[in-house]
Amino acid sequence: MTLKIELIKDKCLSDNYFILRNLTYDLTRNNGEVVRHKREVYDRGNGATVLLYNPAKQSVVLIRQFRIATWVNGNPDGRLIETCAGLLDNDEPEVCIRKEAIEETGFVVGNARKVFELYMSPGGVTEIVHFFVAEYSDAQRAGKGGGIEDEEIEVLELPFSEALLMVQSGEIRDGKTVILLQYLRSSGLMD
Ligand SMILES: Nc1nc2c(ncn2[C@@H]2O[C@H](COP(=O)(O)OP(=O)(O)O[C@H]3O[C@H](CO)[C@@H](O)[C@H](O)[C@@H]3O)[C@@H](O)[C@H]2O)c(=O)[nH]1
Ligand SMILES: [Mg+2]
Repeated sequence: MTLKIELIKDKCLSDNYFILRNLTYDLTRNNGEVVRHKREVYDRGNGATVLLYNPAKQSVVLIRQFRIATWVNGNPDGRLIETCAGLLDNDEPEVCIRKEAIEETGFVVGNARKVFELYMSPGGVTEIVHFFVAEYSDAQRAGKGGGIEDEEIEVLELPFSEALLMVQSGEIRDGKTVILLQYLRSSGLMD
């Protein structure tokens, strides 16, 4: 089915930090029928994330940080275990993960492998996240990580098997993190 889209109105509801718009548009179906939609769309830019893994140690590097959006939606202390990630700003995705890895985990990224580009919440958020995996060794630790300014980031180096168990138990419940851990398991990169 092909849809023709005609934008009727694009209203900015908020441009305080990111941009929230209300779009009114007509969709014309193949049979000529026209339906009018009004939908809110939140634009936070795009992002990138990287899972650092070490096959010799059978370990991965994750971070734990405070996420206010999870606190308002049922996460009692608001802290979430995640892969290192950042907003692209004006950087290329691979440049972004290299910067974020240093800032958040303290590790310098060597070779990085791009694995997916995914819409993370297509019902209303524009964001595409670029997913990477990268092997690390102890020698690549260049700092303490922890994030910049007021980011409260704790670096976690965990056995891979424990991280997978934490997905099963619900202790890890961030989408990008689950996707990358499952990818790593199925990729054979840790075998
Ligand atoms: N002042 C202010 N600061 C904000 C606001 N929203 C976010 N920030 C700050 O902007 C910075 C963004 O940090 P990054 O490390 O670049 O991004 P991220 O929040 O980790 O986002 C990554 O993960 C998200 C969750 O999976 C992804 O959605 C995103 O694309 C990216 O990959 C953080 O310091 C955060 O506090 C806001 O409304 N006001
Ligand atoms: Mg971040």
